[in-house]
Amino acid sequence: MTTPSLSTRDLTIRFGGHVAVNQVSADFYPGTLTVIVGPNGAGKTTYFNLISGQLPATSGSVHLDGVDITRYGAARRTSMGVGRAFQLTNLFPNLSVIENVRLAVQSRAGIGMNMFSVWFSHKELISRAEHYLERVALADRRDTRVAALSHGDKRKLEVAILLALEPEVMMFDEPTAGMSVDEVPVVLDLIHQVKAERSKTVLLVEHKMDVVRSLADRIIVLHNGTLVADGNPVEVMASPIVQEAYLGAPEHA
Ligand SMILES: Nc1ncnc2c1ncn2[C@@H]1O[C@H](COP(=O)(O)OP(=O)(O)OP(=O)(O)O)[C@@H](O)[C@H]1O
Repeated sequence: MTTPSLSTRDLTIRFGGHVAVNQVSADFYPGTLTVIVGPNGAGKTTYFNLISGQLPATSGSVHLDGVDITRYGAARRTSMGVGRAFQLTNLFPNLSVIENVRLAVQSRAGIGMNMFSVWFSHKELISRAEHYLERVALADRRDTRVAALSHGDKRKLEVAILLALEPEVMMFDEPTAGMSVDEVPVVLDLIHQVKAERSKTVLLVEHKMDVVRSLADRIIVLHNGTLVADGNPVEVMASPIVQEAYLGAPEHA
């Protein structure tokens, strides 16, 4: 097996007396899409926050390509290749859709975030940004101010920004949450495409079991902050603990 691109070892965070993520160890590989499931409050988003650097670990470690990034902040992790579609918090609401993606393309190109500094390659940056907008079916909203977008279009824009950053590790936290039924396929198709390319390490937090079934190469189950199952979807779905605790009940979908 290849070297993991991302690893967590005994990763733990406490909030006062509450252990929200408890000694979670897992390796994530390029070309594999792992879905993290578990009941509300299981620690899925907190685990994501520990990986992307939004929260500092109480103990344990996070490694990217063998480098210990546990003490690195979120921005540094992003620049190293840990990309995450945030829940709308990384959008610039007063800029247009295309400018938001252009800034991500620019950041990926290592030019920096100063939008007034690099006129010489502006055309190329815009052309790259347009490519990503087309991929998420947002080309017709190109010049719309982000604040005026529908919720679903903002979520699609987040995905465009994530794609534009071309991260090695791509993290999606319920990417279709709050989307209308007709908007969902665009985002799911994109994640399918990313998965088909088989070069990225993809992590997905998802409640909708039909989405989990269609996308997962591997499923991790968290419960009370602890990893209770980890394996291929058929095995994990069939395991008694998962059947009883999470999958026996009617699905969230
Ligand atoms: N900043 C915080 N301070 C205190 N407690 C927190 C904080 N963030 C998360 N928690 C607690 O940690 C636990 C795990 O929360 P988390 O949001 O990670 O769960 P989740 O599995 O993502 O749930 P959901 O499916 O509802 O999104 C919960 O009990 C939550 O209340």
